[in-house]
Amino acid sequence: MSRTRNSDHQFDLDLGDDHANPGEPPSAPEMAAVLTEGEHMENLLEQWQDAGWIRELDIAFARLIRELCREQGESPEPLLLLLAAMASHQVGRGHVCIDLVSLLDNAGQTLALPPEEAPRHGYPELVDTLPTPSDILSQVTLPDCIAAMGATSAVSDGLHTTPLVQVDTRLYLRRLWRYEQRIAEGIRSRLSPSPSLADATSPSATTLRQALDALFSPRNDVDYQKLACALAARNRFAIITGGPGTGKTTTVVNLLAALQATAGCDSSRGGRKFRIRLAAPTGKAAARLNESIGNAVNRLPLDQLPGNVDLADIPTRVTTLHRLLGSRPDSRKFRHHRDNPLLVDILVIDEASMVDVDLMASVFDALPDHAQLILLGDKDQLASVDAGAVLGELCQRASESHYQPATATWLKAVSGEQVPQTLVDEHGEPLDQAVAMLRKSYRFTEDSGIRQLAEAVNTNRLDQLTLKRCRDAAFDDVIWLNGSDRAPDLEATLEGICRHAITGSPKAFRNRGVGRSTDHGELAPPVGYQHYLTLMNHRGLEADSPPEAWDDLARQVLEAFGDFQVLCALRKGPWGVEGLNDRIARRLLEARLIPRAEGWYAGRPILITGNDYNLGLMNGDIGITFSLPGQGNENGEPDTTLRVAFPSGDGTDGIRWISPSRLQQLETVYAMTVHKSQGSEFNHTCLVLPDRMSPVLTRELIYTGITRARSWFSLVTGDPDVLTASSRLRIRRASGLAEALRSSVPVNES
Ligand SMILES: Nc1ncnc2c1ncn2[C@@H]1O[C@H](COP(=O)(O)OP(=O)(O)OP(=O)(O)O)[C@@H](O)[C@H]1O
Repeated sequence: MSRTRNSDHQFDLDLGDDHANPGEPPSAPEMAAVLTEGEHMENLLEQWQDAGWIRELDIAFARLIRELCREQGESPEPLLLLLAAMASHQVGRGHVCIDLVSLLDNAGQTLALPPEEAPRHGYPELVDTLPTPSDILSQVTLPDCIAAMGATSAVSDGLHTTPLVQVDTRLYLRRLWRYEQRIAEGIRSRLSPSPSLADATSPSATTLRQALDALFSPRNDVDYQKLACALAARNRFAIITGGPGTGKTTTVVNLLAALQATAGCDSSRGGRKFRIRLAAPTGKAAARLNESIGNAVNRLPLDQLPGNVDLADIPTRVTTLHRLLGSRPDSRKFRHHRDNPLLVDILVIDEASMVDVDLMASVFDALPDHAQLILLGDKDQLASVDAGAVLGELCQRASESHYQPATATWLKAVSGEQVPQTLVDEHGEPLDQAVAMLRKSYRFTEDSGIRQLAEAVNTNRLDQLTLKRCRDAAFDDVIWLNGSDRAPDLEATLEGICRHAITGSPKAFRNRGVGRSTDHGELAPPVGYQHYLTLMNHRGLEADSPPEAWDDLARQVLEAFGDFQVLCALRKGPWGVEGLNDRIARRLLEARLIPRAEGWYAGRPILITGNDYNLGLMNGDIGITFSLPGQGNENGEPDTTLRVAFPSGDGTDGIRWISPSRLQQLETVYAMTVHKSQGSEFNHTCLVLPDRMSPVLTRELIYTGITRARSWFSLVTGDPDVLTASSRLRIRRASGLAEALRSSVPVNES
């Protein structure tokens, strides 16, 4: 069988093409032979690839193992080849390793094979009869797997340089195992309280207490923000997690002010303040933190703090992690690493749930030993696109805290806050002592529908009453556009989404979306895309308007675009981003809001889908296309030229204008996947769920989709039951990070 090989893949050994009869569907091999004959196993893997179930990369990796074994005079067991291909397949699905227990327990679910979507290519007649991984693995036991791995020099416990690493019942690709090790080492070395603060009566701890008292007003209930500040100040590694609007940014700004106060009073530092850097995984997340951090810094009561803390001591510029680490075009290696560490004492990373193991390992490599790392994020959000779920894994026990009694005593002494007894655990683990969870939302009121719906999904308590309230528009801020329709018609529903995307359907909301107010004043009713397009089309600028006027307009239009966003669970098909982008563009054209619906045109919003270091654009950046006055044509007549406006991304409110022809990886973004929306927030979000289940539909996805909405949330479902069914499904990415950290670490030396 002939097959095109990807030239760029990682394990592209040309090991020969083992099949004849090009174009002929191979016959399904006998199941029993698959586990005894390596050739049959490879044949089966090939068929899985032909069916679109696994990647060429996965088979190439299994072949690499086969060749390495042969070089050592070993004949690898077919089961080993299967495990190698499956370990690689799992990395492609975001897992750091493959857990053999869950693999043997439920291979179909663990591997999501066969996939639920229709195969992309291959032989449909074969797919129906193809033995599945479950069929094969049902004949295998855990001792069989352990024996297959033990019988080869391709697998070790990591002490030898082998392509596969086995730790207990987990099997890793070596690269991924190393990332996890480097992260675990980086955290472990930072988990003991810093010497100057370990004793709650030390001068630094006393300054910290004074600073915290100045920063937080007394409250009647437990102030989890103050507790989080104290806890995070204590260690060189800390996590502050919390849902939307629980004050992660506010807390970290207070924390940085308190830490600068302790530095200012520390005679051993001669009053020298800490060098602090702020970073986020995407440009969009960095821009958002830039905005909120600037506001929070301006509210700091600096004159009441000890240690002469100045506004300049608290940074407000947020950079992307890639920029911070010094990414280089065409290289996975960063400029900053162990031998060229960052010049930093404290590093804060926001939206840490989006950071994969590879990038997190690079962060620890680039961090000088003395430096403190503070991760911020919402542990319940979707994990990173690439392998790992670092924040989620580290926050598994955050809800119950598990603070040791000594930690609780220290926290009481330094913050004045009493940790509730339910959160104290004498068996608390070292990592628990470094994780703080914020528990009160300041953005959403108790009766907010967005808050209630998000909480119900997150806690798996999505009851009939909440659903009914969404359907009846009984919440001020939530509508379920077609919630009463048990069997929505496909065409009608998709057209309904387009109409909604144009206007935002304010009339469908309670009181037409009028009369809601927040601390910052009255809320504007919900809008759709006509809002930014109208602003753009009635701009009132002339050909000779100065560049600043165009920058100003671009800023307003980009901000207005952020007032509404359609989010999809899927990429493909009518319910996916591709189908909806196309459909919405056509309807906007019919409404004369855009001049055309394909190619480049004024008003086209685009999403950058890959980092472009030459242009300084990052994956996730959003730009809007404008028609600008040109140089004039050859007859001297005025003409126009298309340019895409992007926020400058450097912490200022500048605008960059880029010619469409220079942009490489992008897509139109009337509709965006929930995955891509992480790190962003929109005033009004419309979440579109398809008419059937798919492996991507999970609780984390629904929760992330809902919590992207700041003020208004609308829901459209292809089948109403998909919402409840998805909310019941959790994804747990296989990883050994939490376990690696469970080994003995000194804590509570105080
Ligand atoms: N202790 C507090 N008292 C009153 N208001 C607060 C408090 N903490 C935060 N807020 C307000 O709540 C809002 C959200 O706070 P903040 O931006 O810090 O939360 P966040 O968790 O970082 O949000 P996001 O979900 O956007 O990441 C802001 O308007 C902030 O001023």
